[in-house]
Amino acid sequence: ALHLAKAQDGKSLEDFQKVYNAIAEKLRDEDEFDGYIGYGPNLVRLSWHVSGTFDKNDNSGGSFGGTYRFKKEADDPANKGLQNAAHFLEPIAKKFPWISHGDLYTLAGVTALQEMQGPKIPWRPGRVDADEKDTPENGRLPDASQDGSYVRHYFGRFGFTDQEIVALLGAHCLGKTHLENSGYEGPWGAATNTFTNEFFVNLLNENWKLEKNEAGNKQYNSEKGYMMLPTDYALVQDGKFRKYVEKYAKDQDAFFEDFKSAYVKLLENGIDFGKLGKAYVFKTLDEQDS
Ligand code: HEM
Ligand SMILES: Cc1nc2ccc(F)cn2c1N
Repeated sequence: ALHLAKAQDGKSLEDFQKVYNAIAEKLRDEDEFDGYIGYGPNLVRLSWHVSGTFDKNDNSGGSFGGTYRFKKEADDPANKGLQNAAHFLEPIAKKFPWISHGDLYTLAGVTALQEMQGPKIPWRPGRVDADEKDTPENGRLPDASQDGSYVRHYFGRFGFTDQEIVALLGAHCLGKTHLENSGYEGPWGAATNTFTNEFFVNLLNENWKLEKNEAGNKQYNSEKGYMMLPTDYALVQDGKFRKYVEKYAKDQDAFFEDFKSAYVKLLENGIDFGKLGKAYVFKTLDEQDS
């Protein structure tokens, strides 16, 4: 059965906006991380990785139980590099001990996306920390060396459509790959900390060459020094995916709208929020300055 979300006693929008603001202010303070990319992209990746373990067949994994806090999940080789995001969030968890880990990990991704000028992401609290025994086994996160049919099958486990898959992968406009984390090397040039539809524009406009990188892994490189994973490039090789790449390259608003919906579905997969009321939409720091 789905996990039942539980309201944190008496916490309301204002309380969660305080957590949002603490994360957002820390993002601004610690802007030098990873060559001045900052922690934003890393936090977004953490929010996806804690949700991407979900398996709709037995409703195991997913963001509900906050099991990333346990060694088995944090040490998954696929999570290499996310220690930075987890370390970034430790003081936030101490300052707001009432928030569950699942809510914190997902709220941090929402905060990072909005502070990087992405779309407003409606977010619902109510995830409840699970026991260590409920930690999903390693190996549930995707393999970057694969093709379009692999990507379609992989996301089929969550019940995502072709359109939702393409929209979600648009988050690869953010940050970069790091050889020591994943065996892929990203260029400094294209690493950004602003959420746009550039991933789709570059996929279609750059001249991509498949090359072996220093770790012996094949990746697509462009003359401008951009890179794409084989699973990224699969989106223009596969006709059904390509249609949505072209749509989002032309229409950033459509991308923002579809990304928002798919990202909420990713973060809430497997959770029954019942009648806990509607989602919160947080103000960005800039919107509160005035
Ligand atoms: C086929 C599915 C996917 C694959 C194979 C994949 C693979 C990867 C790899 C290999 C990296 C580089 C990690 C490193 O070396 O530090 C990466 C980074 C990243 N991924 Fe994905 N990813 C996928 C889907 C997603 C999704 C669905 C999201 C979010 C909605 C996402 C967000 C990110 C972000 C923001 C980064 C940059 C992290 C940083 O700069 O520290 N990815 N991904
Ligand atoms: C700019 C950029 N950011 C990413 C993140 C992950 C990935 F696989 C590729 N990326 C590219 N090209």
